Amino acid sequence: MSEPDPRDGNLVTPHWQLDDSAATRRGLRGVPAATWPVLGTIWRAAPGAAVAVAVMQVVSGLAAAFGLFATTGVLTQLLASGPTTERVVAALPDLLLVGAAFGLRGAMDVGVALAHARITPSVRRVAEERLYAASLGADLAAFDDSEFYDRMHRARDRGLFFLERAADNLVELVGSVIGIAAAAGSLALLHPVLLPVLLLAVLPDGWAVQRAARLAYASVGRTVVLDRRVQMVSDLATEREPAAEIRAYQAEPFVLDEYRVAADPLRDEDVRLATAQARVRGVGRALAGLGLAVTYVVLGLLVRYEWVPLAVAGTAVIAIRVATTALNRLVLAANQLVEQGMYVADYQEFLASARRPADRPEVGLDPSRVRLEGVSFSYPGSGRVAVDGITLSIEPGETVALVGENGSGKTTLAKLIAGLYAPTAGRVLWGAQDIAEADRSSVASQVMMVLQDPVRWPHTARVNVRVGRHSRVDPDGVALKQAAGQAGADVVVDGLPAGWETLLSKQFRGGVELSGGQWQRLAVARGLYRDAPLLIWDEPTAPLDAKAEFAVYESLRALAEDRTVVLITHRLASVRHADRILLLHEGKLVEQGTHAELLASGGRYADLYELQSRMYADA
Ligand SMILES: Nc1ncnc2c1ncn2[C@@H]1O[C@H](COP(=O)(O)OP(=O)(O)OP(=O)(O)O)[C@@H](O)[C@H]1O
Repeated sequence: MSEPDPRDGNLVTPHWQLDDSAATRRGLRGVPAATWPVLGTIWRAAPGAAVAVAVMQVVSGLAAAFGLFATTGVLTQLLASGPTTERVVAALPDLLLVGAAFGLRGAMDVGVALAHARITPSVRRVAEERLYAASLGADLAAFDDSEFYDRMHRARDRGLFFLERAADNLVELVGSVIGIAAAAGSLALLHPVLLPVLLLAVLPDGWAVQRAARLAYASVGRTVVLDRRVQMVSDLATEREPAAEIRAYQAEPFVLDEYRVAADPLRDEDVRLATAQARVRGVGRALAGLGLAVTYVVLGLLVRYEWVPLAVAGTAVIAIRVATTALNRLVLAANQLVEQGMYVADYQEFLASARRPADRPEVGLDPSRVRLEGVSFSYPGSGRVAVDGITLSIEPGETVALVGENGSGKTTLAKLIAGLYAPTAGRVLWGAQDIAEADRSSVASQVMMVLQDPVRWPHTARVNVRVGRHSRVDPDGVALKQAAGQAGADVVVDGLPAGWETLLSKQFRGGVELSGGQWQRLAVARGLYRDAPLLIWDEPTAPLDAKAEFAVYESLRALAEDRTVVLITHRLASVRHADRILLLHEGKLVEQGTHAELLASGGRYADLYELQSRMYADA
């Protein structure tokens, strides 16, 4: 079998892949740009904890600097001439100061850790809610726009995670900058010549950490596609939905092959990265050792020629250790922050792109008379017109049926009538009001809709129906039971172990699964429970058995008396009683009339009806 190569074609450079080269080049200069959005989120999420961390980090740095000064005092006393006991006694006050300084520093570091512990979860909490609010607030058409969709997934799958990590790194970054400033500041005060000596000691290590981080980042850029592919295979191999079909089609070896094809190069890349990083760290260590040796020689010479006293040189050794550790932390945190900043930018970009214009003021709408004037619609990013120049009126109380072949535009037209999509040309009017100019919730509130693939809410049976209008007051469940009865869902619920309170999701303990038709009955009940003047049904009875279908159509007829109804179905026998039938073909309205009129005209509808009648007669 020739294996598909995941490095082929689109999979190597899909349009959602990050352009990592710019960020890699940007390096540490990218820190400020990466910092601001993270800082903004921290500020929004936990301002008190953020201030506490900053203040305590500064105090910790000052304590460290003070401790280094006091250390010089201790060393000066200890290295003075005289009997040992006297020298130790003389050093005691400074020793106490050193102890106090380091005690204070320890306390501050604990305080920073405690405040930091509040920051990360708060950042996640705020960032998640903003993302979900943005996603829920986006127009439906945005979900058909592949760019928007990719942006949202990047923001959700990586942006959120890295925003949290970036918040951690920012705290680390500030702490290490203050640590370095404390060490460098105290050295500069002790003797300015010690500053270049400090640089000599810390630069090789800094180089190695920076280089290793860049290697890691470049590797992420190379493996992002493979990672995503492994994730896809993982879902196929472990999720419930595809399990039956994979077994029925004996596709198990194929799925495993798919896994290997993506996972092998991923492993090789990881090995390559770890090896390169180990090599860089080795070189860094050798250079750091060399740097340290040179540092000590220089310090020795400074002492030898009495540029600095021995005690100050002793303090310098300690300060250099402090600074080296802090610098390592700094470079690592800064590099990670730049990398994470890329993903945080994705998150920010998504929030910005999902921002909708402020909602218009609520208006009273009357959807009983619907008028379409030259309405066309193309899905975002699609060159094809899904609905093409349709003009029609639907009168109050009228039931119209939309029929036509798969892909002829029925669902799209129904969603345009419901205001879920805004036409790309033309207008949809309810009464005299163009609904594109009305606010979204006023429009949605007037529509009850059952769609082709209703959501299977992972909740109780009760929630599955009540979510149709979750704000509806129905204390004794009268409306709930009425809707369930009309949809034949009451029988389904009667058979459930905990009735209305049964959890309908196998993903949770105690949850049960329903059949496709049983789910559909609940979905129909949900639509009925919503109760609104404009009723839109998109193939509501396709998965229902004949008895349930009959019952649903009976309910529909009763409901239709005082409502405007748009019904989509392929079963032409069900549309015979509609006041008017509209036949769509390739997005255009090509025939309309009553059942009898359309049969008499001998057009497409008559052909379709004839075909279906023959099918049922043969069966
Ligand atoms: N989300 C989408 N993004 C892009 N194109 C779409 C999308 N949904 C539908 N289309 C396209 O729009 C056209 C009309 O689709 P629509 O779903 O309205 O047809 P339909 O008549 O309801 O079909 P069916 O009988 O199969 O339900 C089709 O060509 C389809 O490929």
